[in-house]
Amino acid sequence: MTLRAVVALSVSTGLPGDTGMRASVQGGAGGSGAVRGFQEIPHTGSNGWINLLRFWREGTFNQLHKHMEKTFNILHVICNGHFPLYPFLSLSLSLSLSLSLPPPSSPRQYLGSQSSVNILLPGDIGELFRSEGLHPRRMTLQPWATHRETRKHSKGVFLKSVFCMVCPLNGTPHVCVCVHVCRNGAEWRADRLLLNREVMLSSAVQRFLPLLDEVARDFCHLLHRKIQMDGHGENEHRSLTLDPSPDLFRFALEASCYVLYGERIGLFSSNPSWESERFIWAVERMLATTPPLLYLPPRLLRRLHVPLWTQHATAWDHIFSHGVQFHTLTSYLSVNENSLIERGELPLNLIRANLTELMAGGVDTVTVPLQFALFELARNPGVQEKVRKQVKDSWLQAAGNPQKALQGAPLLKGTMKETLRLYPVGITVQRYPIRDIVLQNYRIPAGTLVQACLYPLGRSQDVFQNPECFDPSRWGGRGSGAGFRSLAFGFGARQCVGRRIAESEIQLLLLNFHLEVSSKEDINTKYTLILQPESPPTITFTTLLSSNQTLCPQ
Ligand code: HEM
Repeated sequence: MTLRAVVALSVSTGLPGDTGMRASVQGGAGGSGAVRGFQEIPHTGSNGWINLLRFWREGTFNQLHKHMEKTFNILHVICNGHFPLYPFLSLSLSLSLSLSLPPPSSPRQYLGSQSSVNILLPGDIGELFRSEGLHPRRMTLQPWATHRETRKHSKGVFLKSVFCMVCPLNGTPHVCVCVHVCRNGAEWRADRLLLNREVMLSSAVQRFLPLLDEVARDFCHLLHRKIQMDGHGENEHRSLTLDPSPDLFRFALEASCYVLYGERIGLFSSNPSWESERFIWAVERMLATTPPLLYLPPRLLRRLHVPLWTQHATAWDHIFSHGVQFHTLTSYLSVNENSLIERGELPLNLIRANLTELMAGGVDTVTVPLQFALFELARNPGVQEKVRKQVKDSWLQAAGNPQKALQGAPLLKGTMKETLRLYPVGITVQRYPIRDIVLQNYRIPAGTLVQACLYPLGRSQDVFQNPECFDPSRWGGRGSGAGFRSLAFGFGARQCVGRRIAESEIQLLLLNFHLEVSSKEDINTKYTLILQPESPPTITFTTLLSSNQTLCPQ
């Protein structure tokens, strides 16, 4: 029986669907007791490093999708970071390459000290989410948590989680999971419900959409000015070819600050502040240094003053200090009339912690899908025109109301979903089921890290017709988003809390210019905790209308 449909080999992504493996789950998952008649997935296994190297050795590595390779390149990242165990790693690498090891026998896979079961079929993913419990948990980003502990900062909702998976007393995962989830989970839930009210509910969207619309218009004006100054062609249809990423970063940061702190920080001015530039640099550094630190004990690296850890901690320090500037100023979430502080519902240290996490989580995650979406629209001119027409009509009918305009343009939302299907920012969504579950005839014990692998899911022929085709209309029909196929923002109570902000930012920014690319070749990607283009795409922007108008009426 092939394991490939249910299992992938890395902690970060999975294999494309295996058409030979369509067996449905047999029998139900049976509470917390053992389920009989299914193959067991053991709790403990062989050394993670050896497993990792064994897969490599056996050529299984070659079957992995290219993004798996990026993940496996973690070894190189570590080495480039002058990690002091480099001699040890190269020794174990060469040792294991010269050993003949038996093929993997369990769907539980190891990467370093982490182990996971990786799945990709929507039915299995549904079963996973049905077992997530009231206080769903993701894998803890230990380096981030270590930074908070070292600096004595509080944790926001992203990091509020359980650390211990296996009970230190008797080694039973189930007991420990239940006890800890109840205590820590309740804290997460309370904070999360408050944040939902501020940024997820439709009343919140109504509040912040005009702010984002204002920033999107400023971005368009900035680009218009650039095109007028540096572009070529006739007045009404001037073009400029450029890498828009630096401006997209500024847009995402300016927009997040405006929504979260109620402040414009002037990033579109000719002289943006040095602090903001440093913040953008710090978020990138923090993301790039996180993956290798996930597989090594951050506390040890901190004690050894390893450069990788020092860079990581410095990057977080900058991110925190950026937030502090605003915490003293007016902030929508913190000191506004009907704010969390005024209502006395969340102490200041937790407001700070959450705002910092929201800021750190909200810049690259928006910039990257924008890069991919602009690229895909540019290389699919037919799609671009169809979506633009709908957006234009919708803005005309909405009479300046951005919420109505976005609602009237389903293809625009489809463009965003299609972009995230092909390029999910986070390539997996993780959960620790609170009860045993059975997937593809394997019993997976409660408390196992199970990852839904979004990258291969989005490109699987078993799940999507013509998956290689960029087709926003595939999301248009009734129920087309259902069935655990569109999961870029996660799912359920623990889904992305910045989702509504991100969706609005992305939709407001696309399609204000005619877009072209010189080559329709696929973009190479790299993995730095989020999936990014290896080198940012260069796009030709052409003005659509005379003057500074955008599609959205002024
Ligand atoms: C396209 C952009 C984005 C994508 C694809 C994305 C994706 C995700 C995913 C997959 C999760 C985990 C969800 C789960 O486990 O079910 C998550 C969590 C989170 N995201 Fe996002 N995100 C995006 C933008 C943002 C933005 C703009 C912010 C902040 C303004 C943000 C803040 C957060 C936070 C704080 C969490 C943790 C929530 C919790 O654990 O309760 N994200 N995001």
